[in-house]
Amino acid sequence: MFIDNTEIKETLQYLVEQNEISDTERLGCEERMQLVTYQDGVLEISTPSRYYRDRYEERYKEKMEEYLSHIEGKAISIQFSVRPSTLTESESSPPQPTATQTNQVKQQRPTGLSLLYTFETFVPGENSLYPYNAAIAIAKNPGSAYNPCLIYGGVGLGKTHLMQAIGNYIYDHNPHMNIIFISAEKMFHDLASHTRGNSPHAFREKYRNADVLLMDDIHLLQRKVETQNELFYVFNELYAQQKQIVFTCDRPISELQNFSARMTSRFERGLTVDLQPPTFETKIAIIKKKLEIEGKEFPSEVIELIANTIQTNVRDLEAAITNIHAYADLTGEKITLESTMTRLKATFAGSLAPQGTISTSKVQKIIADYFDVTVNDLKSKRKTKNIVYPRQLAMYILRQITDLSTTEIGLEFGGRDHTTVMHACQKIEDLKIIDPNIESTIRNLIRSVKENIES
Ligand SMILES: Nc1ncnc2c1ncn2[C@@H]1O[C@H](COP(=O)(O)OP(=O)(O)OP(=O)(O)O)[C@@H](O)[C@H]1O
Repeated sequence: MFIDNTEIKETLQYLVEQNEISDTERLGCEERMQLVTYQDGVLEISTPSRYYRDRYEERYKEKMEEYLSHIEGKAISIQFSVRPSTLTESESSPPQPTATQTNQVKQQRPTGLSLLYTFETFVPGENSLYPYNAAIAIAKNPGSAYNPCLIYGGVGLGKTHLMQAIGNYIYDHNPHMNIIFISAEKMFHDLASHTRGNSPHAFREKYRNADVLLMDDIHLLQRKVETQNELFYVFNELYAQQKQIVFTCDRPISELQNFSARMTSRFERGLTVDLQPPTFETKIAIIKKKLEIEGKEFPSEVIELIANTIQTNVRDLEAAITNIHAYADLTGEKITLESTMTRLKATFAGSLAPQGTISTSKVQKIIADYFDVTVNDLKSKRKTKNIVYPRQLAMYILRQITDLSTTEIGLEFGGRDHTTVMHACQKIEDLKIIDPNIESTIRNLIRSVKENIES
């Protein structure tokens, strides 16, 4: 009797037919499972990491054994193992789709969702539990749980991941649903090309037929009046039909500039959840999960050093892992505290714990850009609301993160008096009590400033 990878593929296909696994999971399994030996009714299948070994053992072992025993006419038992670490990085990492597979995946998932972004690969922490739970509730009951939903937060904190996890989950459980995942920027270009081709109706038709509209980075539509108008139309259509709508944004809706009020009021109808930077414990859990998924191992003190040092976001944690591992792999050096610190310094020179100086003009520029005003506006005497608030916030933030006195700060804002700065700081403190969103905006802005620190 002979069993090869073809039988394993057939078994996986059988599991799909039995609704034990989704077609997406099958693709992943096919990529990761490799037959090692088959002897005396025992089939050894290797996997890229302990994570996959345990996962497959728990989820698929029994059913696979059942099917194989049936077709072979005798009891077959499966042993999942982990491929030796002598394998190259690319072999032990989660599958990167090959050209053909990319095509396969694209055909099956025309929505552009990434298989890497699922609820299983997301590590919830106290910074993200609320959005995580909301996302699961939406995925389980699209259109009825929380609609629309806005996920906002700073860069690299998992907004896209959660949004895609919603899409993947819905796709896996309701493959007939028309899920559209699109970045706001792409939608803007899509509209432009439909307009050029004289087919704006086709644009509307495409989006209004969605059962689930997942739109990433809505803040990129600031100033894009035409796309906002079209989106407004699509939004109303979908909302009326109870189709699920999820948006991500890098800031609270109230802080979008040059965004139509009728559109923001629609957003405010639904659920708004925000992602905060992970705590030390969550960073540790995320690093461990990433290592497990990729079949890598770091000493625990190295994991702690990374979690302690990277203060920015999860994307940077991932970059740190990749960098440290690649360096050790390519040079043959051991991963130690010293080598890790050297790699971290080389990779994140500008964004590690602040060592350099914070320049007032940099802070002013970051805040002006965020609110879509100019630094000159901040320094001017203009008193319109859209300028006064960013100006007060800039003064407040400078007071928080520099040693500058209120007199020195006042001078940087067109020679204002120190009492104006004191008043601005008090005003922001008062607003923080009324509007809890302000706290997270301040945190995000301070993080941005620290990432741009001059050493
Ligand atoms: N809690 C988490 N658990 C596991 N991975 C995470 C988590 N949060 C973020 N990530 C990972 O960090 C990376 C960045 O996340 P993502 O792209 O979702 O960020 P984002 O908030 O959409 O950022 P941006 O605003 O820059 O688009 C992704 O690879 C994602 O998988």
